[in-house]
Amino acid sequence: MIAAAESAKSLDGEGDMAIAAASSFVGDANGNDNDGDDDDAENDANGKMGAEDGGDDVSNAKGQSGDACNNNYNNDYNADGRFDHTSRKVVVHNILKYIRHKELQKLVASWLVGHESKNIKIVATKKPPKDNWVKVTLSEESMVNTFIELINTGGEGGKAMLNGRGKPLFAKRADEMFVNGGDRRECGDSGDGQKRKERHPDGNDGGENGGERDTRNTKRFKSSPEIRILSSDEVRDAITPLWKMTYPQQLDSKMKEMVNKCAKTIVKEIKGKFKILEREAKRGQRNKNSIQLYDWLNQLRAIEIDQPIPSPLKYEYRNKCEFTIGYRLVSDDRGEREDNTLIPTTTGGEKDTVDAELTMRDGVTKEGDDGEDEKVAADDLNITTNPHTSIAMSSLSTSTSNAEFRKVPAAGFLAQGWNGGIYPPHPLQNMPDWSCGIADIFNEFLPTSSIPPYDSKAHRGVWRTVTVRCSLRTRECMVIVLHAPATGGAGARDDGSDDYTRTFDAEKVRLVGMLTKGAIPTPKRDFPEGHCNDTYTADISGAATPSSATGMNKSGSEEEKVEDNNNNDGGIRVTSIYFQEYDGLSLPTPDHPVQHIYGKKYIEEKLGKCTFQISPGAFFQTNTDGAEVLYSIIVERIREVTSDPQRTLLLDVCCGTGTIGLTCLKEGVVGALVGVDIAEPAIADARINAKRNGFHDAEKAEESGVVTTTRFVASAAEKVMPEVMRDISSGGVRGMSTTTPVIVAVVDPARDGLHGIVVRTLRANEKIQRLIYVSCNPVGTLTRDAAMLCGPPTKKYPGRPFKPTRSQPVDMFPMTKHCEMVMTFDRMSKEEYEKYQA
Ligand SMILES: C[S@@+](CC[C@H](N)C(=O)[O-])C[C@H]1O[C@@H](n2cnc3c(N)ncnc32)[C@H](O)[C@@H]1O
Repeated sequence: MIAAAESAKSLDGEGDMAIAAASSFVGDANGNDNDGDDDDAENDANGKMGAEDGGDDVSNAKGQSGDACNNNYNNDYNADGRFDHTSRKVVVHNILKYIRHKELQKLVASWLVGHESKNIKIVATKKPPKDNWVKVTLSEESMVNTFIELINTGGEGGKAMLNGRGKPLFAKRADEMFVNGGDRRECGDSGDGQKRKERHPDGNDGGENGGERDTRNTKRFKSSPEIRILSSDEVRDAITPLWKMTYPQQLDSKMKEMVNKCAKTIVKEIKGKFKILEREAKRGQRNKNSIQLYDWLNQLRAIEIDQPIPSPLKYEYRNKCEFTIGYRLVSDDRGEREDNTLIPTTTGGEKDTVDAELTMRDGVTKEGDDGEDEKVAADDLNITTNPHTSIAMSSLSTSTSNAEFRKVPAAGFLAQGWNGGIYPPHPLQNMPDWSCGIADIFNEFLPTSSIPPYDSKAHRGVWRTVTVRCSLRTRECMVIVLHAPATGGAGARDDGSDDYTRTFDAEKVRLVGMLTKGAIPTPKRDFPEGHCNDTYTADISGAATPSSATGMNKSGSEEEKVEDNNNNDGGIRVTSIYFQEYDGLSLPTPDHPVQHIYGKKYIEEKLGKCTFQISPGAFFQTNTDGAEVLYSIIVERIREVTSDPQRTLLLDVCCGTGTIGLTCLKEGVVGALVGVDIAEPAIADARINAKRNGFHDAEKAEESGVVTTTRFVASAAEKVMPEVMRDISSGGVRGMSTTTPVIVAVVDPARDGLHGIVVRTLRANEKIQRLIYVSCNPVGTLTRDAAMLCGPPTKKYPGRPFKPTRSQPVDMFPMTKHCEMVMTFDRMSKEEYEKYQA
């Protein structure tokens, strides 16, 4: 979130040009929102809730075209204390770089013409002078999805709207672009600077690839006058920015961040809410001193942060990597570039790469001065045939002010935005060998494929991304290849020149053959000196013993552990392959259909005392060893408050494949479990995982009459939570043995945090005494949600407040800035609460 805030700042920075809102817009010309800062309190004071309130109850939310997303996130403060309205902002790409002020206003206004019934109101627009995107602020977050859909599909024939020169526009939520760069359901550090589905601060999902999404995203939006090939150190800087620090230094910097940007911000935000009430009282909108500032907020360390618990593995810890497919730039000046910037190959050298160089058969897109792509005709290419590989080669180069490059189809990371090309994962210290081995296979396949990578600017081409997930404990590996339709993508030319239908199936077969012909090849890595030479042993006194619950912590040196993890003696093989066709302009949701092509339909992972099945669309923590530590902390926090586990029910919100809840059941700290997750594949896995680990699921139990201990619900938490809570409160959950449970809640949302309705439901239900919030965005959305949970009661957020009682960072993403936080909230006692009421 810090990086997200920085990215957002770069948008709002000096170089940006605020565009006066067209007359049909509301708001001002500076991009300031007119709806004021005090929505929450003002609405309360007026005794009515505006649309931003998210509705008083779920039926309201449901009533909104089935979308419960009209939340109140508009009232978020940035880490720097400013209001952040990012959740109402959309970035529309492919705007002409040098469009005139008035023309832009006209263009923006034209998007809404004929679509008045959609009730979209644009409050402000901002476009940096030399970039090809515009940031649009809508008056309510509930309009965001409709607006995005309108831009992406509201043009002729259901295609994207056009930019005035016939190029399709595409729109994305601003908070995805700057926080995750992708699907906001996911969590984490994507590590690759690319938009990602599963966003976990690890570089692939939320840092899905274990990298620094934020830096890269920032770079993507900066106009880069000069393109050059980054050195391996620079790639590491972009994706794993803490790599030069010792591990104690990394932990130290994360600790400071947690104190300054998480703990202090929460206190500041809660105090801010009291101030709003004070102002309202002065205006006569509320009884004077109806609630007084809590004492704990005035303590020196109002929220004490424990020392971060280190990741058991500091190197090569990722179990999932996501590669973008595009073009890498290869310097023409090869003789002088004997550094490590070219893809190391499994056969050990540049030669194969050189042999395999080719450019596209039908042309190359090259960015012209005005930011529009010029199509270079195939005739202009000097096509030759490579005698070794019999592939078409071209001498056409992309030139910049002082360098010339060839473009070679490749899979890897965008370390400096699309224009900078693809970089292989080999130099990145958080990437395990198997992931680079898979990248090598793709980097052998793609240059020899008759089908080109997808061009995300023109929306043409086919190969899009590769997701690889591997369990080193079960030695299973799944590959998911995302591709546009073989007919050539949303921006395919009408003349059929982008249609690859004839060769697509054969290419799929060839790729599957390459992926499965043997064990994943051992790559030639490109590590800096001292890799794995880390003898650090953490002093975690005062913190919970990481693996006391699961007993899974491996002993041995870092080198041994990594060696052990990478040991490919038995030969890790690809055990499962999926293809996923996607014609959209951003990324598919977890529920988007997949095509099973090869092997098993899922992979299995062992974690603690459980075994979990993971399907393609399901989230799973990307650092397995780190997840065990994380879960053991949760188990300990629950154990502290459960004297009778059999009567304790765990509410696992955003449960994924059921990992947290099932671990707690297995550890015997709770007797029953209700899990909620929006992703159907994850819930399908969770139900199977319950059975696989010896527990009964409510769905089946209802038919068979078996007493059950688990129930998993596939739904957005904001839609179903009030109903689930009502169920639990009115005598237990259908099909479950526990009828009067003590309830403990664990929430583990994606980077965008909890929906307002979920926060409100948890807060209003005083049966929940302890709430454990697991956050992959502790300096962002956790601070917002914590303030809602702990602030003074309002109409929107009624109920006795929670109080943060323990804050335990867990480092799941070494070398990146990301850190997971387990924050424990306990309900304020009645006696204490009464003290503050006037
Ligand atoms: C960080 S993952 C945590 C998953 C799980 N607790 C674990 O440790 O593996 C976040 C999860 O939130 C889910 N999610 C995202 N938005 C949601 C929503 N609105 N309602 C319920 N679940 C949601 C995602 O599908 C994902 O599984």
